[in-house]
Amino acid sequence: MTLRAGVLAVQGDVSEHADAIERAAAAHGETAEVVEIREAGLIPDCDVLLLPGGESTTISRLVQREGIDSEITAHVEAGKPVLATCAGLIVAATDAHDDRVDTLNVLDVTVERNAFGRQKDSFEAPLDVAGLDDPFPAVFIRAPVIDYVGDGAEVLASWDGHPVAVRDGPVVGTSFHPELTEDPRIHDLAFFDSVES
Ligand SMILES: NC(=O)CC[C@H](N)C(=O)O
Repeated sequence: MTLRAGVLAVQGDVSEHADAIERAAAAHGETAEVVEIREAGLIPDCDVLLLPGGESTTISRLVQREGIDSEITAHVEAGKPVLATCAGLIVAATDAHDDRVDTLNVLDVTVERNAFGRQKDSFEAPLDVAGLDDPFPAVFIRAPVIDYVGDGAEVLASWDGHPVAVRDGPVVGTSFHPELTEDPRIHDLAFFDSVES
């Protein structure tokens, strides 16, 4: 089958995510068609959705302004997969402790923006992730800390005592940027563990 993958293209690594999705699909003998989402009307036709990094304030504002927010919520309510990375994770959460970010409440965690500490603003870490055989090379860039995990969410990976990858039903969220390596296993975990082919 061809997986139709919507990538929120407000800002962030759209082409890197598209490459990772295509690689993950190829590993399953499938193809992926990537649709860049900047306006309402496209998400209802998508099988999976990717909310990339960037600035969560900007992403949140645009998602509300374009009316994309209710489409993302409906996508999740239909049980369709979402991968939300870094700022995408912040936007997907139930709260970001920041009035400028209107979160979508599709992932039962709260987050603290830019909370990994100044000396660690950007770093790479070999991460043990539930469901993966070998550590994942995780790149953190001004990453959010997940400071509360609700009953609905399951921790897939932690770093430095903090959860950094979580799953809540069809939604996987990561504090790090899985698209910045050649390794498509997080996209695979998010999209193909739960998509019927
Ligand atoms: N790499 C990122 O996506 C950074 C997230 C950004 N610091 C924010 O709070 O929105």
